[in-house]
Amino acid sequence: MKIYFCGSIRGGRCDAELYGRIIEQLQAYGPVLTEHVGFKDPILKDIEGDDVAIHTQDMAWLEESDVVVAEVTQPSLGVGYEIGRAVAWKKRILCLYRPTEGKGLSAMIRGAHDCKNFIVKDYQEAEVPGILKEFLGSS
Ligand SMILES: O=c1[nH]c(=O)n([C@H]2C[C@H](O)[C@@H](COP(=O)(O)O)O2)cc1CO
Repeated sequence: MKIYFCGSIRGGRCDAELYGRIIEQLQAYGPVLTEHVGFKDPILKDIEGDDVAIHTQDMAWLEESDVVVAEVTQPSLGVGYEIGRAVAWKKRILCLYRPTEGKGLSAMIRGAHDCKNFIVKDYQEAEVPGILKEFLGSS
């Protein structure tokens, strides 16, 4: 099962280490095509290329993927775009959101929850193994 992981890059890297820990768990289920999203910034810079090349490569990986897992707590235009494209390609999508006082998840994400192909989960990090098992164990 090929997994496309989405997480903020230019939208802000405050959750980068958390992405890395989620990606590590995802790799027990199959290859994560976008594991660079969890790399520390110096490594990320090395693989950053021209924006057209990044977009072309990521869209190819997204189309090729079987499921999409997105950490959506840190808002990111790129992640929102990837999720929209994944919906259009009828991918199964899991969006993970850590509720924070004074902030809220976009209705364009929370409102897309359909209990089947588009799942939005409010979570704390300790719950990640169980959530992934429930979502990916049934794929
Ligand atoms: O260098 C990059 N490499 C890359 O793969 N992306 C993709 C993967 C991430 O899930 C998403 C992050 O978008 P943004 O940079 O707008 O936060 O876009 C985004 C960038 C930079 O925009």
